[in-house]
Amino acid sequence: MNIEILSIAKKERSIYDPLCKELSKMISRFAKIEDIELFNKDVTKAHTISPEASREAYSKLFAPHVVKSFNVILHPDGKLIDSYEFSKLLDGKIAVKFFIGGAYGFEDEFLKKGDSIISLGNITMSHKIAKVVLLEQIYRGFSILSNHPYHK
Ligand SMILES: C[S@@+](CC[C@H](N)C(=O)[O-])C[C@H]1O[C@@H](n2cnc3c(N)ncnc32)[C@H](O)[C@@H]1O
Repeated sequence: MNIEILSIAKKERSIYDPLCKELSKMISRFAKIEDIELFNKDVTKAHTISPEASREAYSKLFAPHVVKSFNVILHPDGKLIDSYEFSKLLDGKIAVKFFIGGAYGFEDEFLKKGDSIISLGNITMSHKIAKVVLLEQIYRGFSILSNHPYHK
């Protein structure tokens, strides 16, 4: 199974990198996982214009990646699910992509492209924290599906 995590983020070092690396290593027992960070000059410019322009720039960056896979969008206003429901998102899939938005979230039009729109809780996290939580849930999800004791 292939998992891709796509986020609007500058490719720069972060204090969360070791945590992401460790969780990705744990997940690699179950699936091939790729962390893809997207950012360009259009996003930088759009951030100086408006939230709407920013969301449009994010959609353009994400567009080539919304293909042949089960697409899960992480959104604070999405469906609140527990870890068991989360594990079902992974069950039996060949390819799953998780989309983490930029500072201004997602365009409504982009949200319509998701096969599932999920919330990780009634709080708003930075995209980097959301990625760490997502990675832990992916590992927990695989542990649930394979009855591994980690999830207990
Ligand atoms: C700083 S947040 C964007 C906040 C923006 N005001 C919004 O409403 O989407 C950046 C990204 O982190 C992810 N995120 C943050 N908190 C989340 C939550 N509670 N559930 C799911 N995703 C979350 C989402 O992908 C979001 O687009």
